[in-house]
Amino acid sequence: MPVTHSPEQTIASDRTVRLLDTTLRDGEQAPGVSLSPDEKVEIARSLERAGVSVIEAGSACTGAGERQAISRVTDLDLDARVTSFCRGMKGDIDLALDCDVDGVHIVVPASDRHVEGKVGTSREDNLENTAELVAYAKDHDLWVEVIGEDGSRADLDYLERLAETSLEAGADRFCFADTVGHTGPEHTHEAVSRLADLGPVSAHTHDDLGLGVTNALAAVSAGADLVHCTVDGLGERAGNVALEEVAIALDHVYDVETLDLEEVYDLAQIVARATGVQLPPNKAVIGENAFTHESGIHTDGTLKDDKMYEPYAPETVGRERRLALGKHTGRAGVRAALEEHGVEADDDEVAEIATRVTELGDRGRRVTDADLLAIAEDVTGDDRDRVVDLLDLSATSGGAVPTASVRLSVDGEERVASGTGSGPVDAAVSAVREALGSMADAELESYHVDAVTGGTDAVVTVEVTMVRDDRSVTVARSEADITRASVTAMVDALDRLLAADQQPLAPADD
Ligand SMILES: CC(C)C(=O)C(=O)O
Repeated sequence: MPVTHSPEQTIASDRTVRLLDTTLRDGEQAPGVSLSPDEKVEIARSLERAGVSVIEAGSACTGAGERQAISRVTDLDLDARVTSFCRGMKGDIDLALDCDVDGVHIVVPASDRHVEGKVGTSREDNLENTAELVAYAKDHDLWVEVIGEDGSRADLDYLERLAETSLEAGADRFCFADTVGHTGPEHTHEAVSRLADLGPVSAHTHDDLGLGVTNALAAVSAGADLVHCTVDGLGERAGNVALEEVAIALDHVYDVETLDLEEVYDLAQIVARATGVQLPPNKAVIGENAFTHESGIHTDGTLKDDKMYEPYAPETVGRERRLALGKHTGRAGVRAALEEHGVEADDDEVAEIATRVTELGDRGRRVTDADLLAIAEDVTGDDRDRVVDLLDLSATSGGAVPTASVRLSVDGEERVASGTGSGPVDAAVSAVREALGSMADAELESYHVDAVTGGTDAVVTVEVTMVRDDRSVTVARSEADITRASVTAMVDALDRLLAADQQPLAPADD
């Protein structure tokens, strides 16, 4: 939202605003990111499910592999318009045409730094070239957006001329690009207002100053009706404005619908998996902590009223609320967590458990379900026999096929099994599943590894969350050996899930 408010700088709820996703082009330009054709297809399908209007599938000029990937996306025959990025040259438009795209983004320089310093042309020649390229693309029945690169650092009068030339030559729209994410909402508003007087305008904002969403909203308030964004905010340097953030901001603050919001979390995870770029836990909408409450005050408030510490329900974006345990946990949070695991405890016991949870948190530890349950057993004196225990583990990865064998105690009986897998952890997990048979019918919901210390002798912490029916248990184990840490964590989680099956749930209103 613009910092300086005036009545015309708002966004009316009856505005039609559409989203252009450039995860497959600008997102893929993030350092270290490269998507296979199959991954592009999977992401494009998810973008279509979410209801994105335009999918920029790549840059046809990059090479044969990229063209094959773009063609795979155009072959999907999606409702969304599928486009390619093109530099300001006819050859690029031809390559895009080879991929059978619906449209192109013709990127031409807008600032003098780009006109003279990068492309080595003049303002006038740039205008002439742009008009020719637009006419060429229109002659080939393409939808055309002209992007004035580095537009936020361009002379505004020249930017207007560039937009006017593009639109007069037949372009469907002109895009205001804050290429290096350097500007603020006031300038964005002024520039886009002037461009919107000439014809349809899009906004392409980067997040170098953390102003990506602010500038996108300023552009919309000034008349832009198409916002370029990327899933998870991936993109060059600090990234582009995040699709999920623009969509929720428009929905929550301005009541303007752009997407099926329930799809955004799935989308975020698909992109994180494909790109290998982890979702930061504190990221709005999609971060692990976005709907997690730990502190006593917040947990207590949330248990009294869901909305107490949340701007909108997590289900809006396909997520669930989570109460975490840690240094700041209070009694209400502990009681709720114990109830979730079917553990009964009186008020004094809850107070003692809360104190011990806080102490564990004070030591810098994330407190998992397994930690809570172990503390609760100690405090309530409700010792139990383990259902499953790991007695022995060996794993080898030197040969052609990684192999592992395990010896488990299952309900007091010893079982031995072996397994193979893609690596020693995978092999050991197969061996555990083999030994447990149908008792291992729990799903591994998440698996995280953190090196706690540096160096090749690092201690690693493996945290797993396993789910069986509607119960989930998180366990963390630290060891120097990653295979042992993984298997111990998994066996402990299975043990907790199986033990939970053997005890009745406490009444909900206890
Ligand atoms: C080249 C253009 C489209 C771009 O990505 C930008 O300006 O950030």
